[in-house]
Amino acid sequence: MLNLRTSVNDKSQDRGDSEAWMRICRRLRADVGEDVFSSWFGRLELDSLSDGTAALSVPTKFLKSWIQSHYAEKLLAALTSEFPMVKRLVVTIRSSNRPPLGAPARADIEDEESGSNLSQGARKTPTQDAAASGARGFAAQRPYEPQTAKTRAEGEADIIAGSPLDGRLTFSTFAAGRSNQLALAAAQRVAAATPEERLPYNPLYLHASVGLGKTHLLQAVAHMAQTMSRRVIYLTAERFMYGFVSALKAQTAIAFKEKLRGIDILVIDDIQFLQGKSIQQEFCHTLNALIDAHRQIVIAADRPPSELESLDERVRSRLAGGLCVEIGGLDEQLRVRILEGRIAAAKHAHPNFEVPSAVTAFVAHAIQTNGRDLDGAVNRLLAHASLNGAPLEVETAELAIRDLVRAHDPKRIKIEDIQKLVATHFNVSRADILSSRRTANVVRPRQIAMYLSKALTLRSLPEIGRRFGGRDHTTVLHAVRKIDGLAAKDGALSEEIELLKRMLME
Ligand SMILES: Nc1ncnc2c1ncn2[C@@H]1O[C@H](COP(=O)(O)OP(=O)(O)OP(=O)(O)O)[C@@H](O)[C@H]1O
Repeated sequence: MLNLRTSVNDKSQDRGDSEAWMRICRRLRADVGEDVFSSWFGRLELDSLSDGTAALSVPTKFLKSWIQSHYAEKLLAALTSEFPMVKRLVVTIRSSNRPPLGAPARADIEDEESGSNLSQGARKTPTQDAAASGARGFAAQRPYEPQTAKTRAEGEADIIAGSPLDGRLTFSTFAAGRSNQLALAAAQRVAAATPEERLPYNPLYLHASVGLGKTHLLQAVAHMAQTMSRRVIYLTAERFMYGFVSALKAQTAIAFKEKLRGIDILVIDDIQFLQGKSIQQEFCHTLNALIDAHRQIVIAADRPPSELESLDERVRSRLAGGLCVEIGGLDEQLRVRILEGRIAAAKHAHPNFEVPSAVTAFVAHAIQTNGRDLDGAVNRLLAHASLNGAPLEVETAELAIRDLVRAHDPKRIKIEDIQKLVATHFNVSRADILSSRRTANVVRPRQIAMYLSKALTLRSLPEIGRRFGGRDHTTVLHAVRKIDGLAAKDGALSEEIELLKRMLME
């Protein structure tokens, strides 16, 4: 078995596999042409080879199905030219920021080929990554099976009509907060504009990191525009590429361009994935034609236009020429609102699903990343509630979302570390802190350690109590309130606590 993932320490093996993979890429590129290669194979990675199966991965579901349905045979042929034992291939969807494994780094391919930039600067953090993989998780992968001509034709007809809209992603289900109110207002304004209005928001360009509501807002624009009988097309950049390449192949490129230019609102998601020189050129022409005709364009990406390194300079400046709005992170209040919306929606299908406000507040405090993780948390609560049949409490919620929190907690602070640091700081022993001694020189450090445990970990009050020598949760609550009150009045104590927090978080 050749496992590229685990062969990273075996330099010679690794290099051999990487070079073979580069030759496969070169062969494919020569076979399908530069544009097609960079559109569909630029983000393909070879993960492992075992038992005659080559496991490859791409960052999106769309790329996976496109490669499987259109290029599986070519890909298999290219793979067997280097690895004759390969009989099957499996394409999976990987998280967008997973570091390349045994496969060559994108820069290597670029150097070798002196071709176009194949890399898609994935900017998602590991935290976000896990979120994306959770939401876009896929069922067990089946090795490639050739598609029938019929299913292919149906797929193509679909694409030209735009990407499907999700009926749940509307303005009414979008929770407003400080970080997204400008983006929301601009999106609503654009969606509600009459054809005669000349808004200075063209294109409207929204950017944010993963899971902060870009797609939600874009789909909400498309929904609302549709209800106002505007001609609107919502496409991901990949669907745009797919539509364009298919149209070129089928010699219907003119019809494709006309169709796009004849609409009122063009909504394009994930523009950072737009690849290929001629595709970008065509996209630029489409942008120009629509803007000149005062048709509205709405775009979303994971970064501002100036940072879309793989896009042609002309495209970037066109994109930056309208209104550019960043959607910031979700603050706790907004997270509560999003959760409440999700819980209310879940209750329609599961009327017995009750989430006490303390649980909602706990989840909003624990999950600080993005909307996708909040969705994941609500799903876990729902599963937990229906399996246990008992009402949800903070403690059960803590269990239910533990894996999500673990995946996203960059620095997990342990209660034990807090106890050790506080003991050293106040010149007492950790055993004193855990003991039942009630002298003032021990009581205050103990209360501070409990306070910090509540503030810096996701442990519930009973759990903290248990870890402080088996105390009751009311003792912990008393300590938290006491220190809160003292710190509010005593600047020196408040500074001391801040200092301890910083030391623990470093
Ligand atoms: N303000 C909000 N109100 C309600 N739901 C939200 C909000 N922000 C995000 N969400 C929800 O979070 C999830 C992820 O949001 P969305 O898919 O729009 O993120 P995105 O910014 O497009 O992320 P990506 O870059 O991964 O595509 C969705 O279910 C969305 O409905």
